[in-house]
Amino acid sequence: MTPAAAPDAPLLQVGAITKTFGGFTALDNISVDIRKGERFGLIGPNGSGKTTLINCISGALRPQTGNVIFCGEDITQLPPHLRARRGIARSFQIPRPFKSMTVLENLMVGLDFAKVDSSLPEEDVAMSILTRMGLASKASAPTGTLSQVELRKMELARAMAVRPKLLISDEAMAGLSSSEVDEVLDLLISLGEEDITIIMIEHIMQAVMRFSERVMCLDAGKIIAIGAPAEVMGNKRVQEAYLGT
Ligand SMILES: Nc1ncnc2c1ncn2[C@@H]1O[C@H](COP(=O)(O)OP(=O)(O)OP(=O)(O)O)[C@@H](O)[C@H]1O
Repeated sequence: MTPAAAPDAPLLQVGAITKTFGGFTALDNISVDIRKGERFGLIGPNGSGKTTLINCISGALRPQTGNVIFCGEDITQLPPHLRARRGIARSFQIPRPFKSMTVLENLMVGLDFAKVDSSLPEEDVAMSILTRMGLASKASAPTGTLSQVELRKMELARAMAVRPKLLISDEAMAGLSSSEVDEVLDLLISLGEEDITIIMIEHIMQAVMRFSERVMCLDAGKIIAIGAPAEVMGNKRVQEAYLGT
């Protein structure tokens, strides 16, 4: 049985994680707590360890030391699919739909994977997620016909199929126009209002600033700043390491 977390306990606790690849330290003793419903921005220069940290949270990688506690449960040793069933979902920068399937069919694959109990037929659940994401009119379209922004929304819809408590959005806005960035941001912010906790990795600073309640900046596997967005962007080390000023 999954232990219940204390009411005010953080949703996610990353405790002193270190991840090395051979002799290279990609994450060096990283600790951070993320509260339920928080919108959390993760930034840092290329190679700073953002994806490695997310991989340790979603289960694609296991850290050498440290632990990951989710809803009060130590999930450090759990494989990704069991973390997904506990409510950790991830959407990828490069959408990976099954191209020969329609948008609705793609989502139903996600629902099957999640094995979410529901009194409603799977197709109804899938349609309600598509409606939520503004994609209902595309339900029977083959995914190959979708625009970039529609593909990103579908990728988020697939992540939503596991009914996540924690959604990790990995550069969902890269390559979109500024009005499309705003559309995806609005969607992410509205999910946050439903108490879904979101970690957003993003290089588009205006999006990070608008989205995040807190921002953490990594550099060379270490946390160099964490706090309110304006505070982090104004931090001298962040400006030197990341913003190039
Ligand atoms: N499987 C691996 N084997 C060896 N080195 C790796 C592996 N995965 C990541 N690294 C290294 O760890 C460091 C951190 O990589 P990571 O992908 O986490 O950075 P990132 O901040 O996500 O970068 P980007 O913004 O470019 O995606 C990099 O130097 C990278 O080369």
